[in-house]
Amino acid sequence: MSKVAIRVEHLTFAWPGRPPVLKECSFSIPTGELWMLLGPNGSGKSTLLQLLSGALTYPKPLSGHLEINGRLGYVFQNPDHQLFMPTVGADVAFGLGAEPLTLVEIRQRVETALGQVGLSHMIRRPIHGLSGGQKQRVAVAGALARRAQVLLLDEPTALLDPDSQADLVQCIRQLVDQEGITALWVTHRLAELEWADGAIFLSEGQVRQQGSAQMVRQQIGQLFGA
Ligand SMILES: Nc1ncnc2c1ncn2[C@@H]1O[C@H](COP(=O)(O)OP(=O)(O)OP(=O)(O)O)[C@@H](O)[C@H]1O
Repeated sequence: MSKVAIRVEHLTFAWPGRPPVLKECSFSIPTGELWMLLGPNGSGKSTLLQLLSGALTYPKPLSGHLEINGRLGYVFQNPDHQLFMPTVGADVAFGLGAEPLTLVEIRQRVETALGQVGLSHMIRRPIHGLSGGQKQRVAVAGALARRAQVLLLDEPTALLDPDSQADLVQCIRQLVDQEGITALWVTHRLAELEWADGAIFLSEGQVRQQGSAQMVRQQIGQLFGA
């Protein structure tokens, strides 16, 4: 795989009839790293993630270039918007329906993915009985089963209690370290930067800071006294 997993160059995007929400954004994320995307409400983080995911096809960016090297997986803020099947195993298998796999191969993919997120023992559990953090892990396992190499996570801990938050970020950290996954994680929580390799700070649609997570954290602290 390329050494850069995500590259954004001079990206400018506007919703119809509105001024640009992303202005000349440029950054790149190396393969096999966990990066955080931070910024105030309305700064354009979700718009950027939607563009990167390929889900936002209209309108087209006004200018600029996006590049993703590797198969994409997406994790929503609310896992209930992403998990549809009655049990953990069925849900992880759900996204494999379009692939030409035998039942044995599907089972292997599901078991491996659940092992990677530490949920092997829950394969038969009903989804509705899981905690928010466990549901997010199932969503991540679904992406891994589809062999995602680049994960986009849009505020995945926003609805989680503090223990589950820590749990999920550690799970992603482990996937990055052990499986070579690249992750771009949108957050409002500065504390989550502790787990990241790098960070991007977006404000009013512009990339104001980017670099090591520690450096960006210090700079945000100086700007906002956080
Ligand atoms: N589907 C849409 N149509 C029109 N405008 C939109 C749409 N989605 C977002 N916007 C506008 O784009 C701007 C950036 O929103 P966006 O959701 O990308 O910011 P954000 O940084 O993710 O905010 P938050 O932290 O509150 O989630 C806002 O002014 C928002 O109202």
